[in-house]
Amino acid sequence: MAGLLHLTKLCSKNLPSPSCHASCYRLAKGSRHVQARVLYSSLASVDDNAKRKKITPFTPTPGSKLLGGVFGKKAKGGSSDGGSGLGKLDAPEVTSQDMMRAMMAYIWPKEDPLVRKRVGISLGLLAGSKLLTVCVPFLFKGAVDTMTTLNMDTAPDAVLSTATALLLGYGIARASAAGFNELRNAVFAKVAHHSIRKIASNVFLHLHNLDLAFHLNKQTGALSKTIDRGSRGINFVLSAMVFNIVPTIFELALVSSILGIKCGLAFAGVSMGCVGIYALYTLSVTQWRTRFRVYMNQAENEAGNKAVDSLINYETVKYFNNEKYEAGCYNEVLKKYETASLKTSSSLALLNFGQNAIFSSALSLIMVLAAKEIAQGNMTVGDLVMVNALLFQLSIPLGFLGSVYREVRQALLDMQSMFTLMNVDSRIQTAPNAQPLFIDNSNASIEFRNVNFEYEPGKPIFRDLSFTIPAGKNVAFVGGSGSGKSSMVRLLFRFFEPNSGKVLIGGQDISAVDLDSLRKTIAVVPQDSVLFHNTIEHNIHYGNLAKTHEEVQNAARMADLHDSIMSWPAKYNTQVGERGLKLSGGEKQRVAIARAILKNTPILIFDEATSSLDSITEHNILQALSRATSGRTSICIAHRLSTVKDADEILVLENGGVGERGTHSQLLKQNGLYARLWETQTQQFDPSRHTEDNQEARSSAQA
Ligand SMILES: N[C@@H](CCC(=O)N[C@@H](CS)C(=O)NCC(=O)O)C(=O)O
Repeated sequence: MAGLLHLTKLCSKNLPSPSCHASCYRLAKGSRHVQARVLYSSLASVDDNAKRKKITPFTPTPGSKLLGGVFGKKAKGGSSDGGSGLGKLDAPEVTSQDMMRAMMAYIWPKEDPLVRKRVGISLGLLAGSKLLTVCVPFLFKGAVDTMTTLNMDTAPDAVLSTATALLLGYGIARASAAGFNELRNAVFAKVAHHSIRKIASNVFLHLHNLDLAFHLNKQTGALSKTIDRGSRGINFVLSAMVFNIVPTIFELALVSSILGIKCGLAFAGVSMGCVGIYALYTLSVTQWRTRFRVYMNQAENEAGNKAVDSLINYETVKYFNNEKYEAGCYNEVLKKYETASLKTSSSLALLNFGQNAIFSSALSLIMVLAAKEIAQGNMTVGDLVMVNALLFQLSIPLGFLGSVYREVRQALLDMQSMFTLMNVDSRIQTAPNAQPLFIDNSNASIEFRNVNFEYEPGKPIFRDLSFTIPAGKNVAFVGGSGSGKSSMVRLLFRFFEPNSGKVLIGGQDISAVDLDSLRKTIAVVPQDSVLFHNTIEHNIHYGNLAKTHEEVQNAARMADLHDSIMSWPAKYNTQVGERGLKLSGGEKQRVAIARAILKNTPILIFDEATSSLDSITEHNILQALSRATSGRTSICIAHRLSTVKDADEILVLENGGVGERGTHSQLLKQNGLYARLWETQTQQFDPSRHTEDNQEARSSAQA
């Protein structure tokens, strides 16, 4: 359906001939496939990470390269973004040959004989359909010859029955060729879609395996576009090869051989020459006119964006009585589209006329040759009809040569962006021969030893930072914004690597242990919780998919969320909406806390975990947190000092290091930065500013 829409749009722009619909549809159908769409919704959560710069504990696993050995030997460095909007990727560029080899590995997989069998059958059906196609003119020739050479006066019945048989054969051959064709499409469809699914899921996993720095630097919109276009490109190239390019070359070879053998070398020479000139003309004109299509597409996008932006701002337009101005701006963009569209249409007319003129000239030349041969008695009228029909059939696929060439080139560019993305390596990986991190609640100490870290050169976040958190202690980190509180968590979770120094858990250097095992030992409640577009149950269960429904409910109870959930009509089956839109900030944060509780790890990190809660909920949550953290090593990052005053120890981050440390009362006595912050907050804190009206949030979302 989506393919059909794409086709309708494509063809309606230039009002092409009806035959265009069938062929274009074949190439376009299935191009916007499900996998890419599934990918988008999953990628939305990565987008949130990037935009909000928050920490989400996704767990990369090593390996799994889309093209494994195929792109294993890397090409020369440097890569363009191929118009994907991804910017320059830090990966070797992929060549067309690499891509062709990669696609071959998918459609002729050494390890999958069933796929190879399907490809073999498709090729057999292709050959069968083309052989039948070239039989059609022969049967037609036979019928014509029967009627022109046999004597209708002496044996009308014999003439009629022979001609009828030949003409029936003509119909059967045509229908069978079409049947073989469709059967080939059906058999090959599984191969194409299977390959696309494998590629799309490999790309998806690869994206999850890339490091946070990559995701923070890339827009998820551009990433998902690259994958969508890339997988559509694969579909297009495969379809074009199987349905258009290979069959046309095969048919051309057949027709030329038949003409050469049956009618003489001059006939074969004219037909081959005609196709050569036709192809040269088509490719050069297509290359020249592609720019008009690019302008047209740009103008179309611009017009769409302008219309959406203007209508979104409906109220503002009304406030300032600017309807006419808006319509004028829209009209300007439409004018650009109109100009580009006209150029596209007129250049298409020129292309079509030129192609037709070349073909018609060759056709009439061949007919003149045939007429001469008939006059000399070397050929029959049937032969002339046959030659005409053979060439005419060939002209149908050649009528789309330009479009196929243009789309294949674009598809190769799109594929290049996607395959280059697959060559990007994660900067954070498990070291070779790394051992799993073995810790439990009793030895989950955390140590930062002389850590230096900066995101950008010359802007240090940590300078020689050193501290130790003994196992089982609850330590709070406070400090002004930019003091590195969240960066400390990122280093601990190994989203980033320190420039120098070490981070140790249970005495083990985290850069030397298995990444998956490291992340399994830490649960994070991020500052800004983003939920999956699914039920509340699924969102809590996400913390540990192996747990039971009862355990999910217990975690919700501990996070002070269970009673709220039970008051909703669909209870645990309530859909939370896209990114948890239907939940208030406080509810989302409690989901994140429940998830972390369910993960049940020796180390717990709360990054401003109670920032969206009102003071009553915060009080309940703090009690829940103290239950959840008891006996575990926990880190609380807080802006509101009231939430951490009971911590075993408070570390004040300042100037890239630990400025002060001690308990709440010790720090107040020191009369330093902490005491000043405390004083400011206790004087200025206005709880009403933080109050959440959950009910209001939910009802407005429902409305
Ligand atoms: N004969 C031309 C045109 C074939 C054609 O009509 N293509 C369809 C798409 S399958 C079309 O709408 N083309 C618009 C265009 O090329 O601007 C060619 O070889 O490319």
